[in-house]
Amino acid sequence: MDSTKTINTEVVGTAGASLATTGLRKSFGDVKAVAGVDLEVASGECFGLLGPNGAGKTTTIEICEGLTEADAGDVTLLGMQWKSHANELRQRIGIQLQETQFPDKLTVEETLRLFRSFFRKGIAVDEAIRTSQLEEKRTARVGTLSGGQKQRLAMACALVGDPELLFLDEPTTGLDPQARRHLWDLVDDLKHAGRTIILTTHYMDEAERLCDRVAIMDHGRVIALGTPKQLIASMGGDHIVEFAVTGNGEGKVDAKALTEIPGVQSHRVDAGLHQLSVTDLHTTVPRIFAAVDGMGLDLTEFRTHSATLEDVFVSLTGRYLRDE
Ligand SMILES: Nc1ncnc2c1ncn2[C@@H]1O[C@H](COP(=O)(O)OP(=O)(O)OP(=O)(O)O)[C@@H](O)[C@H]1O
Repeated sequence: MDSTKTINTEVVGTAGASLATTGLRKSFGDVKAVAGVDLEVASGECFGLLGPNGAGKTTTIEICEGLTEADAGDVTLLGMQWKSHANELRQRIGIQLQETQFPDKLTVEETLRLFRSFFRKGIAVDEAIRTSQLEEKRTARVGTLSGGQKQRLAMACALVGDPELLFLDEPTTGLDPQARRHLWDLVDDLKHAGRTIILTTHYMDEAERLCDRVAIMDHGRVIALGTPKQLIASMGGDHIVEFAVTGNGEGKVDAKALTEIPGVQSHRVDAGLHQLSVTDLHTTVPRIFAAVDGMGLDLTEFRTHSATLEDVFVSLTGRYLRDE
C-alpha cells in the first residue's frame, strides 16, 4: 500500500555523476529497507538523503559504501563498482559512520596517523587536525573527548585520505546546537573545496542549510527529489498558516470554503490543528480571519511560518517527521 505522491524535480544528467544507483533493493526478512532506489549525485554536489527513522537511509548509504550487499540493483561510484574495484574505491572515498568506535587509549593524533596509514595518498595529519578544529585536543586520549569532538574526529578520519567522495551518516545526531553548527561549518568548507558529499540526516534544517539537492525517503523509496527550494516551491505556497478553533467549533470548520480562499493552496487538519499552504501571507491571512469569523468560530491558536522541507514531508505523507 502506498498512497504517497512523488515529486521529482531532478535536473542532473549522468555525465559527471560521482555516484549513481539503479534499482537498489534490500530486505531484512519481511522488512523492505530499500525498495527500488535510483539516484544520481553530480561531482561537487552536496546531496542529502532525508527521512524519518527506518526510512532506509542508512541501508542505502551502506550499500553505496560497500558495507552492505544489495539484493538487487547497481551502484557506480567514481565510474567504478565495488565488485571489480574495491581496493581503488577504498582509497578514493571517505566514510563517516553513524557511530564510530575508536580505541579510547589512543590520542587524537595517534588515531589520525593510524587512519592516514591506510591510504596511499592523503592529507597531512596536521591538516586533518586543523580542518576538524581539534588542535587543542591533539594529545588528548579519545576516551576523554566530548560527543561533538568525537564526531569531528570521525570526520577527520574520513578526510585524511583526501577523498573525492565523502559519506556522512547523520553527522550531527546527538550533538548540541553549538557542536552542530561547528560541523556545518566544516561541511561548508569541504563543499567549497569541491568535494562530493552525500549525507543522511533527519534534521530538515540541516538539509536546507547544507544540501544542494535532497532525496526524501520514506518506506525504502525516494518520494521527492530536488533542491530544497524546488521541493518547497512544489507545494504551491511559500508559507504555512496553522490555526485551531475552540473545541466545540471543530465540526463547523468548512474545509471547502477554506481551500476556496484566494491564496490558499491546500488544507489539511491533524489532531484539530488546521494547516493551510499559502502563497501571499499579507493578503490571505485577513481572508482566513474573515472566513473563520464567518463560520461563527473562535480561534484558539494562530501562527505562520515559512514553508520548510518538513512541510514538504507532511504534505507528501500526512505524517510529521518529528513524530517518527
Ligand atoms: N541489519 C538489519 N537487520 C534487520 N533489519 C534491519 C537491519 N538494518 C536495517 N534494518 C531495518 O530496515 C529498515 C531501514 O533501516 P535504516 O537503518 O536503513 O533506516 P534509516 O532511515 O537509516 O533510519 P535511522 O534514521 O533511524 O538511522 C528499518 O525498518 C530497520 O529496522
